[in-house]
Amino acid sequence: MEIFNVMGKYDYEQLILCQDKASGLKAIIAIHDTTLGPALGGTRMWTYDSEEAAIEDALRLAKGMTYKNAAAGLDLGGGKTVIIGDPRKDKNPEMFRAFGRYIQGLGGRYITAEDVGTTTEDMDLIHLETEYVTGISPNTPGAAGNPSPVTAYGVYQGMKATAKEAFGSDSLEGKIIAVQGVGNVAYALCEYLHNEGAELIVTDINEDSVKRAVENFGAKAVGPNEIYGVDCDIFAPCALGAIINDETLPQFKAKVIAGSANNQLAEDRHGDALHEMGIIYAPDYVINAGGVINVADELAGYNKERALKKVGIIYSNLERVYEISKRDNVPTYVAADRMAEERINAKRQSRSQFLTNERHILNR
Ligand SMILES: NC(=O)C1=CN([C@@H]2O[C@H](COP(=O)(O)OP(=O)(O)OC[C@H]3O[C@@H](n4cnc5c(N)ncnc54)[C@H](O)[C@@H]3O)[C@@H](O)[C@H]2O)C=CC1
Ligand SMILES: CC(C)CC(=O)C(=O)O
Repeated sequence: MEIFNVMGKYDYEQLILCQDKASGLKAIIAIHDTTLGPALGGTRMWTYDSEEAAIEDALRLAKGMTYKNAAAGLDLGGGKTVIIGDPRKDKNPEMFRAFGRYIQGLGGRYITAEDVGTTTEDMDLIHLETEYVTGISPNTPGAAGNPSPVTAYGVYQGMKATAKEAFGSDSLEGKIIAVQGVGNVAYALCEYLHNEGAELIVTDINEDSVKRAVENFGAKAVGPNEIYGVDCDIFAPCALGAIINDETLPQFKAKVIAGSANNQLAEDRHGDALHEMGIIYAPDYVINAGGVINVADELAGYNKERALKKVGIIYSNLERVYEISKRDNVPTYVAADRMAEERINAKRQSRSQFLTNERHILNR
């Protein structure tokens, strides 16, 4: 990998490799853009096939956070961390404390939170070493805790906005919704959907997760490879990224794709294909912003009511995305990028301004 070529292509600011032999920490912090403020984005712990794959994931996810935070109206830039390892086997407290010290060393340029493979308890360990962490346990005054339930609420709201665009009504009653991955976000999402009278089809590589959704929400279970082609109104990808690709595209029967996963399009051309097929795609970083809106609220001392109110922006943002998409006849992912870039470009001249302010945005 020609690192500076890759960073130059999408104008990344910084890539930091962190190694701590004693704890086994191997972390990659990618900071994409701090035009709007310090970079906020979660820490993912995952087993990667190669170090290159881990760097690519960190970079891609960090860019997604720049656009997510901009579209959500947050005064925050985009960054993300990946820790290489198996979250079920390779964690230890020292690893997260060592990682916390690396974050502290960045002096506020990057603030972390949970993502796949990390928990509120991990954030609490990081918090022993640095203030630049969110999503810490609510027993610390002003802390927001696990962001997943609020992400789910945002996806639910975004799904309703997208249903209105596709079906003329935002009611999900009677809609058949196929959910890929029933983890932290999707389980809470399924509860909203079930309560509104939707019929659920679910899959997961974890059998217990599937069982829970079947038992509690009367969901029908299918195998992980079957989910793309099931007869449904809405497909909700809530596992990992790149699931809209050459293999899955011809299988989709849904009229809407709306789920929580980050980086759902394997490549931009797959978003173009959805547009041509008449499938309405809710751009991932717009619909899944609930979690980051929630943890960002913690920066000023968390208030749940205020945070949930702010998550309401997801519904109206998606209405705006669909308006731009129709007006300019562009795929929805392009419309979302235009919306986010408008905000970033307007602030471009004050790039990295947060570092020269007397006070950091964090004022817990
Ligand atoms: N947790 C949050 O607040 C946010 C999460 N997201 C994204 O939403 C997605 C889900 O996040 P979480 O629910 O927190 O993660 P999670 O790890 O709790 O859930 C993911 C689920 O997907 C399942 N899974 C993995 N590969 C699969 C496959 N090939 N087929 C079927 N199931 C599979 C896993 O077994 C797990 O149950 C991730 O892409 C994450 O980056 C985005 C924004 C915020
Ligand atoms: C999980 C969130 C708190 C932040 C994040 O990394 C995301 O939205 O993907």
